[in-house]
Amino acid sequence: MTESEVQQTNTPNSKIKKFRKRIFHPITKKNKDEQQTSLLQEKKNKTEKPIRNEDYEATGFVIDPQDHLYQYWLGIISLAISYNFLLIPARYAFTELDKNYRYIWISLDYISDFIYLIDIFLQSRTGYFSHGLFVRNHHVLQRNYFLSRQFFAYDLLSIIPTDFLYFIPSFRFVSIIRSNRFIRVNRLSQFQELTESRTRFPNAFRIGVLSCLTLTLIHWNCCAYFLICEHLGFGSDEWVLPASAHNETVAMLYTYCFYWSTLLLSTIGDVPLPVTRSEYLFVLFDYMIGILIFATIIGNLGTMISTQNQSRQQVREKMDEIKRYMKFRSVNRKLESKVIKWLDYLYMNRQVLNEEMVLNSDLSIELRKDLAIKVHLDSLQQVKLFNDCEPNLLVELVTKLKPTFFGPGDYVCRKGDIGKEMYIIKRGQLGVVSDDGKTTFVVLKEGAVFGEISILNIPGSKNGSRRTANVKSLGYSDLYTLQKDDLWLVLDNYPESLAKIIEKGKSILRKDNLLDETLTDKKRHIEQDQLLSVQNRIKKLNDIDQSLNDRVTKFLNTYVDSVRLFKQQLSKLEYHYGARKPSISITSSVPSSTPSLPFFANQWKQQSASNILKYRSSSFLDVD
Ligand SMILES: Nc1nc2c(ncn2[C@@H]2O[C@@H]3COP(=O)(O)O[C@H]3[C@H]2O)c(=O)[nH]1
Repeated sequence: MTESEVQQTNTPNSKIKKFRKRIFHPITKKNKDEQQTSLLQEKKNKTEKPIRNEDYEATGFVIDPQDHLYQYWLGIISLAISYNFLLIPARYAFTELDKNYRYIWISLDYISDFIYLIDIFLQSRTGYFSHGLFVRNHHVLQRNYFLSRQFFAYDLLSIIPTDFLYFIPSFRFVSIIRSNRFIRVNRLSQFQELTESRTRFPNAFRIGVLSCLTLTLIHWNCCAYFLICEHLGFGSDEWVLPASAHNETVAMLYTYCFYWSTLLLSTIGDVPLPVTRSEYLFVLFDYMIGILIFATIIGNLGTMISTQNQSRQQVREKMDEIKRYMKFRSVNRKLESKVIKWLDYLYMNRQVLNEEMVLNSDLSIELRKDLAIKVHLDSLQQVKLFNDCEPNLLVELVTKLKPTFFGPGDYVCRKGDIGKEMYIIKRGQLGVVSDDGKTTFVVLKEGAVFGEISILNIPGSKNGSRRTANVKSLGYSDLYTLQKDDLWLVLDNYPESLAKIIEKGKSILRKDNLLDETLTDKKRHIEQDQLLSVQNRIKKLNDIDQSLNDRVTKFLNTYVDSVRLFKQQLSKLEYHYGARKPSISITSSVPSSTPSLPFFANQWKQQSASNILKYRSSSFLDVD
């Protein structure tokens, strides 16, 4: 930092500026949020490594987490995890089940372990976004993954081959020793989140997930009940399974225990009363879990139903509000029923209440464009006026369209009004009507365009930019509007299309005797003259700009020379009065009563700046 910069930051002025900033920009919630986000961003930037180009280069097989294949893989690993979640406790509780199908279970166990191993490999090859770019260098991905918490805390622990304990006689084929496989559960939740965000039926999916979760808990509880019964002895009291359970098949036993577990966890009750203390504790625990499960389920279902009805509810609230307002303002019955009918139509026919809001939500500009093209392009392609236009013009126009609605008898535009936009009919019928509105000259239908004449600045139009006819909505009509500025912005780049559209407008004007052909030619000549004079002026301005540049450069050179001269003079003076040696810095040795060099220099600068300004303004005055 130079001396003058240090001076500037510490001057009272800069302090006052800081103070004013603090006073006049109090910490609002928004500021606070911004601060927090910037803090988060800062933190993220600190944790995110600096950009290295080689990180983003593909060096081998890498999975893109946004790819469908990744989701399918998550589905496969979720199946393996669910298998362990369901079968490990079942095989441990129902030993018959384990014994009868041992070879099948062992094969499935190792298939699931194999899937776990593949998952480790695939995770080490899963790309991610850093600094907005996709990291696909597999060395970087591997290094990141194998040093991550995910690898050590979940994936490695879950694949430790605890099955070797089978060699110890007391653990022989005790499936519970494989329970470290549960640790991989976070992959299951990743699958759930990804599918939830991608599915077209999120509510159905959420209900499915809730049901699976509940069934899993009931299943575990069923296994725990069977284990307790076995431990206490079948038929030892009323609460446990009867002594005859010894002769039942595994399927029957499981069914009974599952039924019992469902009754208990759904808090329906109606099961034999516990007898021993441990039985009481178990039932108590089950009731508590049951309450939690059902509170969660009911809460989730409630939220889902209320969000589904949210838009309908909002509509109803809005309608009630308008009705209340009309009552308060004593609006007459006729108008009131018209407004209510209008609202009914509006809300019945527009599934999406605020199309603009949806299209302008958190989407990138490109996505918004794609969505607008998908939604509006079909309607625009039906518009005869744009039939011969270039396809790109339609794509550009699509993004500028705004939906609007009119009720029966509403005037969309009146003759003589200044035209600010044109309309495209999406649905409904409109009439070009006489001034009293009783005679309909033309009926405009779906795909027709109107209101273009007054915004196209058609040369020779007798009405200029005023509407040439009255247009009235015959029933309810859905229209798209296109603002004059937007249309011109697009048409400027498509002169051929512009010519065609103007020609079509002219033919309407000619039919209505609203086109002055002589005026067209005269106007064209005047416009050509105007264009020429504008071009000449631009040329002149360019020349002046060039000469100004040269003069300012000269001026600056003189300024630099003068400063140097001034410094030399000042040094000489100081030397003459014996204040210091000539080689020492000027500012440090200037006596406190003498103004310092920056002071003189600043004055000098200010003077030169005002001179330049004067000079410039005088040159500009010369232009005309
Ligand atoms: N003057 C006129 N306008 C029509 C006719 N048919 C449709 N229109 C449309 O009605 C619109 C009224 O506003 P504009 O003058 O801007 O543009 C007009 C035309 O687009 C017609 O026969 N005569």
